[in-house]
Amino acid sequence: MSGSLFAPDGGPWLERLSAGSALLHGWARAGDARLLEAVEAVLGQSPPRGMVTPGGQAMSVATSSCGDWGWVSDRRGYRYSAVDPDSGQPWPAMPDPLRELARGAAAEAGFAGFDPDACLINCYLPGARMGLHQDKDERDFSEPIVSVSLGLPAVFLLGGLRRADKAARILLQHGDVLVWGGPDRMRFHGVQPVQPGIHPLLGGRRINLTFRKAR
Ligand SMILES: O=C(O)CCC(=O)C(=O)O
Ligand SMILES: [Fe+2]
Repeated sequence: MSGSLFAPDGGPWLERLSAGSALLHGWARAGDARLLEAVEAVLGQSPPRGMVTPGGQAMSVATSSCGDWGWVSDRRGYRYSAVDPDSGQPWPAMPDPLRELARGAAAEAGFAGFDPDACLINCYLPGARMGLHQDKDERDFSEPIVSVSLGLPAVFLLGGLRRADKAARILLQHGDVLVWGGPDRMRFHGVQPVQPGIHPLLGGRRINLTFRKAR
């Protein structure tokens, strides 16, 4: 799909940001209650927890995962793990509504056939942020990243392939899905501190679901 599609009725629409990046505005809004229910069930089994970076810094975002692989960080490094280190049990299965959303959004953005095996769940309270980084712990960089935003809005920084490249500031609102892959797969990105607020469905939180093909 080229250019941008605007929905005349205020429904979801695709904004093409560049060759490998698309913002699907409001894409996850219609099914948000069902989606959130599935996410809360996962978080009930594997509660969000603060992790530390390999350098020993506490992350301000609390994280959990579902699917075959979960992303973890500790003093030993960043990696994917088949078990939740807190419980010693496998991560909760990826709920169908999450998998279907990720697959559909990827296809709409030009990445048909995306079949994620990992969903990282990032939980932000006001003040939480994520520094500029690349997603590079996955095996196959030809697979895109599908990132779903729920709850409080956030300013996403979408940089270039070098850390020093100027980053675009993109407002991510409840139900927005950002997809990047192909030539954009290794773009640096981050999230500015979430501002306080109350979202009707999520209250004073932002939840981000990052779908990836880890292995
Ligand atoms: O919260 C976001 O929107 C981005 C999360 C992210 O970049 C990551 O988990 O690697
Ligand atoms: Fe990331």
